[in-house]
Amino acid sequence: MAVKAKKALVDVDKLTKAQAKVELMRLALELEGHDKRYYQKDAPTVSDAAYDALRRRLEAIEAKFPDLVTKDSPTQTVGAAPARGFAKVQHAVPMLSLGNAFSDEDVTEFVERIRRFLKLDADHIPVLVAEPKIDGLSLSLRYENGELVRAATRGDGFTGEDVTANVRTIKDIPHTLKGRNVPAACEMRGEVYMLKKDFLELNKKQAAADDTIFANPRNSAAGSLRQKDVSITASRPLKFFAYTWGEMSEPPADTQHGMLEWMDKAGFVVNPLITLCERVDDVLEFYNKIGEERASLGYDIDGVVYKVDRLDWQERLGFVSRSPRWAIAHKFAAEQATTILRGIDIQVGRTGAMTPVARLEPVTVGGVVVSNATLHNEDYIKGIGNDGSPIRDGVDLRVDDTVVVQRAGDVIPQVVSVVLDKRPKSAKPYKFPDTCPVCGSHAIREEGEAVRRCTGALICPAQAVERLKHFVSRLAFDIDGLGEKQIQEFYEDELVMSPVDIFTLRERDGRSTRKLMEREGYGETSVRNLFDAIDARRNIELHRLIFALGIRHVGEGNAKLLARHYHTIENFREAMLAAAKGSKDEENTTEAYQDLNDIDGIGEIVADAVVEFFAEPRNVKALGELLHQIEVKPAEQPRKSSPVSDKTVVFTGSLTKFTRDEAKAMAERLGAKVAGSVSKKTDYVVAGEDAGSKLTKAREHGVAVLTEDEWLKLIGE
Ligand SMILES: NC(=O)c1ccc[n+]([C@@H]2O[C@H](COP(=O)([O-])OP(=O)(O)OC[C@H]3O[C@@H](n4cnc5c(N)ncnc54)[C@H](O)[C@@H]3O)[C@@H](O)[C@H]2O)c1
Ligand SMILES: [Zn+2]
Repeated sequence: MAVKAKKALVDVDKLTKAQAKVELMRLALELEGHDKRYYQKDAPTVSDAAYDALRRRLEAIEAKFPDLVTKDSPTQTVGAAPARGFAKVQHAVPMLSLGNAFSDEDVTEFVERIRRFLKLDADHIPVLVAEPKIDGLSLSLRYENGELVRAATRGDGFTGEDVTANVRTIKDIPHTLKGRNVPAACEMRGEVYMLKKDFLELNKKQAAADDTIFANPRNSAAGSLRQKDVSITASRPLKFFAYTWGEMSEPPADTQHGMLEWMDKAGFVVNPLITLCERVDDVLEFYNKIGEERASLGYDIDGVVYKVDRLDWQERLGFVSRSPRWAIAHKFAAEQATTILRGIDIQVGRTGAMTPVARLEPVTVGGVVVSNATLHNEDYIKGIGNDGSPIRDGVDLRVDDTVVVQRAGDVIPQVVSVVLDKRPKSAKPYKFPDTCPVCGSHAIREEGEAVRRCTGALICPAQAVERLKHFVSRLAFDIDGLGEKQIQEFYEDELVMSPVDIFTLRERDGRSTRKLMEREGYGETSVRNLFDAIDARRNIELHRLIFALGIRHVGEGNAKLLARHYHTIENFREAMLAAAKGSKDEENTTEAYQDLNDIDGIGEIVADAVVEFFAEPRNVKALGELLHQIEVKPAEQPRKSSPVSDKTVVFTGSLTKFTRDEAKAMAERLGAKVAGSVSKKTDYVVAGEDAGSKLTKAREHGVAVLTEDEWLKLIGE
């Protein structure tokens, strides 16, 4: 199972101390890089199995040379420090990791260790609670007098990231604890996760907007929770299972299973599969049963956690460095198989992105036949990431290679490694095409980007068809009877070449081509229904239209933000055309661009993509033609009647009554616009402590400056 490295590694037993020291340093550095990408960026570059193999080697070397173990070795630390951009939260009780068991013997040994430690006699077996190990990210929720006051990620175990506002959008998490038995201070802990079907759906949406694609449900849960824009988190289907706790002023039970029952009564979701086990055989049976059901659970689990049930025993057992002695994670083996890479195909997407796909000799991985696997991009094939870091230990992929395939998080098949010994002499490094396989246009890769794109936006059929498919997709125009299949056919017959053609189908019917009715699969009724369905969509919501345009990085969420901000299509179009005037300058200084960039939740990348779209005359022309055929409903405005509706507010300085995200969300709910910088359009500046240049600027412009309390009073809170 171990991933083969380029050079054979020296047996741990044969390492000299000097060699061990060097290798420990190298491994620590490599693991640290993986931890950063996994925990902070939610974008790992190696599989968990490859990561675990590196870790196990480091552990083996440390076991042989215990005096080489340093305080900051990966075996002594947890996770990674909080990422920049999040406020830090100190955990009252540290959040640790878990020791691992990979075999039945490891589990027996775990139980033996407990018995020896507690000096139990031979026939006295501690009762264990077996819990599915949910593959998400752990979260700590602090309740004071039953009210949720703070939520934080694990971070490095001691300090986590403040995600309070994000967490308030998760339905499974109660804002107030139920029942009479509520401790004054309690830190509830558990796992934030995403259902597999929701993950696939989200990735589809992300792909349609040419936005980040997540490797598995775990990364998408982490990436969705750890958002600076809370409205993005709110739009993601996150779920939560409670299973442990940190500080607990008056513990409501004295066993693990008792605590779980209390959590359920207090209003949390507790995993229904958790089982009390009296014998080692029972836990192993549970492990095997869950392993069989794994694929159909709906969410990913990567093992089973066994915990000593009696809390007084948990207390006595305590901790070793980064994990408790009273619990262990029994991991599932990764679902892997070996097969041959037969070829690499290039798919061209709606935005011209060229995605390589591996054509594999069909092979069964964990009960599912796999014949394709995504290869992500050019660098993934090369084995060297955009930032120069190695992928698969730096081994490239070649056609005819024997490769190890894995279903990551049970869902998307991935090529995790190459069996170099089996590489045929004739196998040549793969040369990524620099022209589009569909239209032959030049394909370029912009600096800092991983993706190579076809430049033939308007002449490239792959892009045109994909753009049209996107235009009629569910979150865009969503026209009954006009799906991907029909679009493909109509495009090939030159009936529909651009969006406006959809709306002139009826008047053009039979003019230069045969009537639709005469086409195979159509009759009088179905054609009438199609025309009616098209007509029904002549009146469209603004956010659907914006989404339908297929602008890079503009998914459903961003389309809604833009629609809400600009309210009507006229406003939006005018503002974007004004902003596009500055698009060729080194820095876009137009007021329209500043305003766009200041929308809460719209970053520079998105703003630039929108402006780029409007800077292309052919796009503007196509939109103009379309608007002759349709009517666009103004976006719904948030609550009108608040004292701050339509006012522009800037928050600055360090706020103590609420976080910056909460303040923004609150203001926007009341219909105010929240801007990032002070201008003459600003109505209020709400200043916390140490407010700097924005305060000075507010005074210059004569803008009203409020304290946090004055602001709360103004909005009537
Ligand atoms: N691919 C990479 O680059 C990369 C990088 C870093 C870590 N990883 C992966 O992350 C894992 C190691 O991370 P870790 O330190 O979080 O340890 P871990 O995932 O092995 O175990 C600890 C975690 O299990 C979770 N958990 C789920 N259900 C639980 C339950 N019922 N009770 C208790 N805990 C439960 C908690 O979040 C807890 O923090 C490994 O699987 C490793 O492969 C991968
Ligand atoms: Zn092309």
